Amino acid sequence: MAVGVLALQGSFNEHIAALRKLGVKGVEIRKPEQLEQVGSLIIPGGESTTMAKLAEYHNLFPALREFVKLGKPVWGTCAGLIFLANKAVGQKTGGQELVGGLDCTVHRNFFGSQIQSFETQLSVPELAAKEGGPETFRGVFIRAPAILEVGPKVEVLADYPVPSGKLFDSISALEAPQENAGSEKKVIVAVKQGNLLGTAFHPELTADTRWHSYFLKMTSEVGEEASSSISVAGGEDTSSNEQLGNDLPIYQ
Ligand SMILES: NC(=O)CC[C@H](N)C(=O)O
Repeated sequence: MAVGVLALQGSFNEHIAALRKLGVKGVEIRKPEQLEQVGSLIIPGGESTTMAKLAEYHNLFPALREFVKLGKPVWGTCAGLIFLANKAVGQKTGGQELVGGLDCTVHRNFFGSQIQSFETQLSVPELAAKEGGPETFRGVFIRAPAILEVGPKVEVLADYPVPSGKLFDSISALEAPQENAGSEKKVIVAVKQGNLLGTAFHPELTADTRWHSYFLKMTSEVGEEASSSISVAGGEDTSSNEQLGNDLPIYQ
């Protein structure tokens, strides 16, 4: 069984390209019944309100929730992380439907608007311990969400120290701004809870495939069945993870 990639909107092609690099076939998912053909799922970044409307139109929410409940690995990146969160704040009027399952609260546009998008080197000790390579990962944040609160079962894999001059309205609205003035505040940007993985940034827009291979390991940890289900697509050399410059944009 291959890895499904929700292909309603957003960066699904880039995820499929990253999987291909690891020799794994990514299957585009647009209909509920297509979920039966895959053992795990990536929900890409994009625009979560639009993606939710499309998911509703295609009647995907019940099947997505069932997929999560069955314990199958699901990774949400950016808008996909919003989908997986139990609670989202900063939503458009009327809100949007969520798949849920990940015990956390996300702020949908925590870092501001599109022009406040940025890249930064994130400290990723857990990822480096499991996948090797550098202790940092290039985080591409595009009108990105952040995780404000997590439940006890959630493992924090990366956080981001928001520079003092960059305390956005979203953060000061939630916490007493005076207390934070001049100080650094950390927000969570990567988490794992059982079969669920969430990243606020876009690993599929870098050439560093360690998050993808981390997710594939989660898939194989789910059991024999899942591990034997990863289909190999005659992939490229995966040793590039060890090479310098592995965080370059994928199209270079
Ligand atoms: N790059 C992204 O996926 C951005 C997500 C965006 N903040 C949203 O609400 O959907």
